[in-house]
Amino acid sequence: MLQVTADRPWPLFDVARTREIEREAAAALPSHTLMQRAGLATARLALAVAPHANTVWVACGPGNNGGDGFEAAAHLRQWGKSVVLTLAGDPARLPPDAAAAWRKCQAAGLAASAEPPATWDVCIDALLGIGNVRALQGELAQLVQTINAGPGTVLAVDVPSGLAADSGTGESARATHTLSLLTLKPGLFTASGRDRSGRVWFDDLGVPSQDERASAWLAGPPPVAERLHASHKGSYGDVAAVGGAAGMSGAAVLAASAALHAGAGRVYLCPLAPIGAAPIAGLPELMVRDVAGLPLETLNIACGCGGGSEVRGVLPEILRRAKSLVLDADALNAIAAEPALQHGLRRRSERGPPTVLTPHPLEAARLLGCTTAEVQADRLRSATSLGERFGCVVLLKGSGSVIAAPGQLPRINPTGNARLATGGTGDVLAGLVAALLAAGADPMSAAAAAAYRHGSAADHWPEGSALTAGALARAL
Ligand SMILES: NC(=O)C1=CN([C@@H]2O[C@H](COP(=O)(O)OP(=O)(O)OC[C@H]3O[C@@H](n4cnc5c(N)ncnc54)[C@H](O)[C@@H]3O)[C@@H](O)[C@H]2O)[C@@H](O)CC1
Ligand SMILES: Nc1ncnc2c1ncn2[C@@H]1O[C@H](COP(=O)(O)OP(=O)(O)O)[C@@H](O)[C@H]1O
Ligand SMILES: [K+]
Repeated sequence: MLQVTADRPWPLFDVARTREIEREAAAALPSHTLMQRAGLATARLALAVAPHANTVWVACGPGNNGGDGFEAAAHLRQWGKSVVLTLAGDPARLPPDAAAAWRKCQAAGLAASAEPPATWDVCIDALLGIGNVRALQGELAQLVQTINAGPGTVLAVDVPSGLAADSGTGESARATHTLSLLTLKPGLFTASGRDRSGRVWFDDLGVPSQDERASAWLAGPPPVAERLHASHKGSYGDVAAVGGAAGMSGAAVLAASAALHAGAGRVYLCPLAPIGAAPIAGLPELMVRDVAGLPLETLNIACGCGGGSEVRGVLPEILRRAKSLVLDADALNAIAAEPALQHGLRRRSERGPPTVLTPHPLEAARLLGCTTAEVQADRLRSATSLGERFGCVVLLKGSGSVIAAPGQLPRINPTGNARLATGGTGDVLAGLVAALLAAGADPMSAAAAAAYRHGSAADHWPEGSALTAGALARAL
């Protein structure tokens, strides 16, 4: 059993692939073996995370997730814990593996209690796993509410009950720990998944991982980019931050500052409205220029940060000529609003120069012509669809940012936290992606590395010091 940490990549498997792997593994083993291993792993983890727990509530559901709970309950009882087991469902209708585990529980002297205990030290949430197919209702919804209102540690078996394993959506149990079994599921790491899963653990149940069958990846740290001694500023490329219409100059300055601090060779700031000295005070390295006078073919451009409606005017040339391009915020909104610009973006993608879109969910919804809720309902699919629609790399921001591109498996970024939910951090991300493109990274790697570094800076932010976008840019 391993704790899932951000220091390496992890393959993720959606429900369809998990079921295939489970079927194959089960066929190669004596019956009930996987569930026995799952139950033992669950019981061991419960002891490890709550060693002094006395009362353990094992909340079991009507399917095989409940079966894992029965197995765990039998072990915990044997190890001297006071176990209260509840069963939401009809014992006569349990699937075969779970029915066998239920008989084992009964043989160990455990009967189902009609009610949860009045209080408990640890709850094992074995109500629903990957078989969760609809919104929680009735008894299961009630039990999830009881779990969430309760004290102490909640260990979710496989996934927090109610959470959609593929998308991380749905009302669900709020676990302090989740033990994902056989495979790691993408929904644990994006949308509501991170808030609902707590600390995530993984047990392969003795079945070696088949990485080539992954449906997505949880990204690991980007390789450390070494700088050759005999290099010069030209080795790290030129970045231009284009944006900052009237009243929003700070957004472009933040992108430029991020590019500068991330190591771009030279950084131009191209405001779309006159800019005073104040916003760039402290950044004498920036060269302020009119974008119209710059050789776009040599520039790695972060376009749109605070671009207002003015950005529309410069977009056709930038789409046509930029060496590499990050499209953010108002550039994305302008493209969403205008078919000619969408056409320009597709033409650019067909020609092949690197392009990365960095929408937040509302910007993605505008580009896809749907609602934000529809984007969030399946973030992996939304990012993938957007990448396919425009033929480029998409970094869909938010908790568990998704990086997708046509023909590649999507990646979920494991770093970052809600301290990033403050104005301007997206501009910083756009500037960082541009700097990595300028240094020669391919667009998928640049987007994934930027998301990782951006989130990691927030994860290592000193306690008691404010995380502002300006400070974040300087910390890169
Ligand atoms: N069969 C096996 O060999 C193994 C199964 N495993 C466990 O089995 C789980 C999957 O088991 P199942 O496929 O039985 O699925 P679940 O146990 O997740 O749930 C299926 C049951 O819940 C009901 N249900 C689904 N959504 C509901 C909702 N929203 N409200 C009310 N009832 C709902 C279904 O009608 C069905 O009775 C995994 O998540 C994992 O925990 C593991 O033990 C690994 C081995
Ligand atoms: N809860 C969170 N967890 C991880 N990252 C977050 C969270 N909230 C916001 N972020 C990150 O902060 C950034 C915000 O970008 P964006 O919404 O474009 O803001 P702005 O336009 O103000 O710069 C994105 O990189 C996003 O992924
Ligand atoms: K569960």
